[in-house]
Amino acid sequence: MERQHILPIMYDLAVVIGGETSLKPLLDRTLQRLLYYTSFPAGFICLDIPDCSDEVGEMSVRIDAAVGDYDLLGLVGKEVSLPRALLCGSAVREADHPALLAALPSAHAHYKSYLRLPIDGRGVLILLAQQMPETQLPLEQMLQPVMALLSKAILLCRSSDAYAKSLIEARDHAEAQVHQLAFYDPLTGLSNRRLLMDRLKQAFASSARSARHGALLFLDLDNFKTLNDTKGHDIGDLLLIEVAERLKSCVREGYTVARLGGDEFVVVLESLSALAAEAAAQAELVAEKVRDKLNEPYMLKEHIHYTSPSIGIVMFRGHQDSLDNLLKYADSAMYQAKTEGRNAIRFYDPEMQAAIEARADIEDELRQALDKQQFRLHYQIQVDSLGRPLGAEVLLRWEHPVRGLVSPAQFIPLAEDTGLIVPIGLWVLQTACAQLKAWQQDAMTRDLTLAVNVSAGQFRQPDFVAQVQSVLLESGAKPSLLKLELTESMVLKNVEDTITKMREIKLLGVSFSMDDFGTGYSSLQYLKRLPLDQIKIDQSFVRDVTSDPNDAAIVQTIIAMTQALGLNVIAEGVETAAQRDFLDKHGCHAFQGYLFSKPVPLEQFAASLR
Ligand SMILES: Nc1nc2c(ncn2[C@@H]2O[C@H](COP(=O)(O)O[C@H]3[C@@H](O)[C@H](n4cnc5c(=O)[nH]c(N)nc54)O[C@@H]3COP(=O)(O)O)[C@@H](O)[C@H]2O)c(=O)[nH]1
Repeated sequence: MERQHILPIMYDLAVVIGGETSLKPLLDRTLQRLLYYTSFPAGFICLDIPDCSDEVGEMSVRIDAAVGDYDLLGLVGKEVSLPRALLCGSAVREADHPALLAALPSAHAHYKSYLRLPIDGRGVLILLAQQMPETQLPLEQMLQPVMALLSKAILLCRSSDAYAKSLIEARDHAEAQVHQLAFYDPLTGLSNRRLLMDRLKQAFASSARSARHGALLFLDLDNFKTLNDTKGHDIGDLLLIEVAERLKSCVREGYTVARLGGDEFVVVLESLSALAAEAAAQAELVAEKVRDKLNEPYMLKEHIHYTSPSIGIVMFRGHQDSLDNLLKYADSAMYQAKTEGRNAIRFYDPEMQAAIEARADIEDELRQALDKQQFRLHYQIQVDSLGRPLGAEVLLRWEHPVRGLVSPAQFIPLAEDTGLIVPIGLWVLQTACAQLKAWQQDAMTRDLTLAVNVSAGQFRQPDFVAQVQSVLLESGAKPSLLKLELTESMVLKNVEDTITKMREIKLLGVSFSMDDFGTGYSSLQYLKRLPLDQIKIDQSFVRDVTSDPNDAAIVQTIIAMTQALGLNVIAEGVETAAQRDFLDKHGCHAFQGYLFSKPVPLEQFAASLR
């Protein structure tokens, strides 16, 4: 280093130091530049030296940067024990101190000379050489301002590194959150559908390789909706969280447990036996464990709650079927478990699948039937002992463009399950009332009554009374000519609510008939409290009333009971004159059945009156 070069060198060092924003490159590049300008071959930097007041003995320091010596480079970031006399004190150039430098954990034990430059209270920079490089310059004093600048730069770089670190941490955190949201259910922390599909793909591949079976368990909680509706969604959420925990506890670590949404969960079992029967038994065992675990009571805030799962199982081996199909099969098996009494476990069966798909098709078409005006009402006459018309029961028919006339026995249960019975039932009521109004104009029809079947789902609508009232008002039908038919089973489900609603409707002037009487479990206790007008003897008792003494006795008892309660009685399913005569003789003077007419379209019914 020549005297005339000092200023450009100082300038260059200042540029290097001022140009760095991160600690590691700052230390490395400063060291490199100093070695270059001073002709020392190697050097290192230790920051944050603990206590440098004393120069006796050794101290433990960390090597923060090293250049020019492979052994020293290997020590970067590590703690080493070095003589205090080497590290502490003011800037100094020492030419012959092999003992001090021998303490350096370096293979180059031949270093004898060093230049020590304290970094303004922040640490020390030591340059090493075998022999002191030639120079007339006072390096210690000359480099003092450079070290002061380096000290400040270290401070700045440290805070810049801390900031960069916090940015990286924030980005990592955000990425982790995005990953969590993309693949996990936020409520339970279980895998979501996306991750489930991915895991299933892997399970298929591993099953194909190992020839072992796997199983997919599809679970749905029984009556979860009721809990949500009655206790609120936060309590429902607590149940789902607890169910997720219990599911995880039932399966081996690493098995996939997923929530598809709502109260639907999936468990994937892998590496079951290669023998189909044995694998199915293993899957069933896990399903039973899951069912038992989920049957245990739940403490949801201060509520004790019980629930049960319906579980569908589908087995797989390799890639026999698509993922979507597999899920569909497991879902249909679960559905089967549900319809067979809940808290049950069912394996997938292809025949069952076909039935479910057919049902789904009908459901789609049923949804459109109202809009497409495919419903019709048929009228089945009700007569007295002399065969005079009293009125009719309206019976719904679905005129399907391809299937033909579909029986209500086929579609009413489906309409009830899907809730479609509410709009369909309203249409029946509106059409029947419009007909009553139309009959008002004609002396022959003005006193005829119309009986309309009401389903449980329809009757349980909170605004059912208002619906009846507005249909009557809109149609202008006489309420006394409208008779609503309820069944025993629906009436007895919630007796108090039923009685209240029936009373309100009776106040409108409408009457009630109890359909299918004798097939349910009506107790006399309830029967006498219900504001009924009529009881309809079920056709199953009428069928053999003349040949089966038991049916004859039942029918006589029902008639006697209606007389005791002051109710009307009508018999349905009357097909023969003998049945009619028996009923008439024992006090039942109103009849409905094929003996008089089958249910027929309106025009035919009107014609039969003439
Ligand atoms: N909620 C509603 N339910 C309805 C409505 N329309 C019909 N239904 C219910 O569907 C079930 C099947 O009805 P359907 O096929 O019309 O059968 C009725 C009659 O055709 C049949 N019947 C009448 N007389 C005889 C007879 O002499 N023999 C014989 N074998 N069958 C006969 O009985 C059915 C009448 O049933 P009921 O209602 O119990 O009086 C049926 O449960 C209907 O209730 C609707 O609009 N809404």
